[in-house]
Amino acid sequence: MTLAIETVNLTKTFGSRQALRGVDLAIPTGSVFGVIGPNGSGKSTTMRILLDIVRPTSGSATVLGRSPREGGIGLRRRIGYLPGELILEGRVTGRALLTHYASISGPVSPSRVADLAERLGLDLTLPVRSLSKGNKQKLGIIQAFMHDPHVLVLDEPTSGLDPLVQQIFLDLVREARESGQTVFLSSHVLSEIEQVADEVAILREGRVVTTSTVERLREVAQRRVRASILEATPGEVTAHLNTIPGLNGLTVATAPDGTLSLTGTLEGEPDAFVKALAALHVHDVSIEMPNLEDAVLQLYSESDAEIAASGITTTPSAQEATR
Ligand SMILES: Nc1ncnc2c1ncn2[C@@H]1O[C@H](COP(=O)(O)OP(=O)(O)OP(=O)(O)O)[C@@H](O)[C@H]1O
Repeated sequence: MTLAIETVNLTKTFGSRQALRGVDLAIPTGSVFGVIGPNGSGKSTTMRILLDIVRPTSGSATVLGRSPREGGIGLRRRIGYLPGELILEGRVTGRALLTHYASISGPVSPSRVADLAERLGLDLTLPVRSLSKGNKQKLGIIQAFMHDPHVLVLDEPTSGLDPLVQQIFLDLVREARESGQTVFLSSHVLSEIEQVADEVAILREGRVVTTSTVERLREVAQRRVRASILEATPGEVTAHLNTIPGLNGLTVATAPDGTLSLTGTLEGEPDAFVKALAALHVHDVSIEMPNLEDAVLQLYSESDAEIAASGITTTPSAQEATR
């Protein structure tokens, strides 16, 4: 497995503020890798180091096997970058600005720009300063994708985009992966990137606390379950369901209409729960989608021992942090 991006024990100090305290990342070529974390956790700083906008205090970073510091314009052209705080002002049109960016990024096919603008729904003839926040973000996305770079580094790419455009953006990310490009993207919420990311790193206070596949997060995530049961007593239902693996916080109460109302949370796949329910008279049932956001929040607060028990990889630096 080749790595498109690698950081080893990356630290960055701004004055007395330690923005990064030893970040280790290994991002396989051709994958979509998400980094999530609260405000100030170090996501943008990590990305800026990859672009050589910021230089690390210690540790190392490589993009496509090169140090960002030494890669120069050759490396920069192979990276598409969407900054977190996109400042686009001026009288020039979107098209003129993209032409300017293309003079830096290298050759861009005009049809590629037209296609991206059409898909995202952006009018390139308008002056940049007149664009709304979301439309500026679309322009930022186009300039990152337009030269089909080997690596895309996208800092909070979905910020300001409406849900429909978010989906189009996610399609672009999927297409990039299909064509072998590597995508590194950040968000402060998992829901924006869980649909496309293969792997997710959780950053907290300048450290990667966990790295996990989205699949694994789904497995440890809880689903809320509810059912309405007829022709049984609370005692019978409780006894029947009590031994279901992964079913937690089971409560069975008699509703005003006499039916039994069952609620709980379910970890892992719902197979055993559904099969056990089948033996009862089920008037109604709902099993929600796994709540990955809660799974992440749980990982934020869990001790490393608990995370290790869950099977999710905890990085050595995070383990050291708790010693
Ligand atoms: N140029 C700078 N000068 C001083 N401090 C900085 C600078 N850049 C970042 N920091 C500090 O480093 C820490 C990490 O910031 P960073 O922007 O990397 O976090 P982030 O996870 O991207 O946050 P957000 O989600 O708010 O964008 C913060 O405490 C921030 O204030």
